[in-house]
Amino acid sequence: MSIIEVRNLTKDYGLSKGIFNINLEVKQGEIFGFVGTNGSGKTTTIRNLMGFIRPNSGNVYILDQEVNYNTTQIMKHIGYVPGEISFPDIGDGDVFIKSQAEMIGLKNMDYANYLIKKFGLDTTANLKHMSKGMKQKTAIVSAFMAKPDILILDEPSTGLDPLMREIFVEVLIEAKQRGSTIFMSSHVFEEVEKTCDRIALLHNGRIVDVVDMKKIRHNELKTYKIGFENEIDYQKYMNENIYLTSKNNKYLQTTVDVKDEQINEFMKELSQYKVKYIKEVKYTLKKYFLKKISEDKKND
Ligand SMILES: Nc1ncnc2c1ncn2[C@@H]1O[C@H](COP(=O)(O)OP(=O)(O)OP(=O)(O)O)[C@@H](O)[C@H]1O
Repeated sequence: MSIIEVRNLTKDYGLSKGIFNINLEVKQGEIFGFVGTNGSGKTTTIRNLMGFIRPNSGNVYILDQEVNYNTTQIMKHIGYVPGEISFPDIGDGDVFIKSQAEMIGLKNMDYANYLIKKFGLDTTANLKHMSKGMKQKTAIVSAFMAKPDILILDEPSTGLDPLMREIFVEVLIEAKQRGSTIFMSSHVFEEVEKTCDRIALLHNGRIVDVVDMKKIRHNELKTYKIGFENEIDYQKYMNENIYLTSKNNKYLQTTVDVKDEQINEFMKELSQYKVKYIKEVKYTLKKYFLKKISEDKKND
């Protein structure tokens, strides 16, 4: 079942800025990543999902209801972390979290308190004087505390230090295990790589690709870096090898792409050379993304 469905969504700000003909579906229980360069349209898409802005054309459906017409009803199911956090001037973090709980009718604060403790959040600090990281933690606690069915998160780990990012990933995985559906934009490849089931790559307001993380994790093309003992073996391999993708004459080193089915043959051939080291270069989402962007640029 699709929890979020975006059909032909366009928000055109002029001068090629905005989002154009966005189509995507987020399934029940999925963590869906939304990755893109600065200004590629992540926040614009998320604001449309939340019904904060109206598109020029296209539709957003959440839980089978069109967002612009049923916003209040749908919002009861959503926990939201905005891209830019600005709190009302109502006192300290505790007052804010309690006011948010009251607004959504949350009585049991056990999970909120668990999150506050987990993030080491000092809720006695005045909202106005909170650091960026504290504000972010306060927003995360507010979005997650009611264990909502859907979480819409705009760059949720911005301002968190590496340790807190790890804790955030744990909280995200806990939400997925409870069955929440999560839509999350991010700049941090490692974070989406660790958590997401599928990822949409956004570039210049258009979706370039939607990739299943299984494809990245178990990519059938493996990349190896090989260093040779001496120049003779290095040069010989350079002349005879079919897998080469790059070379480094100074360090007698080459990089090769090998398909899973070629691996035995590749190792057999390599055993005829004096090899100093061989190591697998991990295939990452970042690499995949950069390749897709450069292909997209060529098509412009
Ligand atoms: N209200 C607006 N009026 C005009 N242009 C806008 C408006 N909001 C956003 N834009 C432009 O639309 C493009 C997409 O912006 P958006 O904030 O959605 O990108 P983003 O992917 O979230 O960027 P970042 O990663 O930097 O936060 C940008 O070029 C931005 O300048």
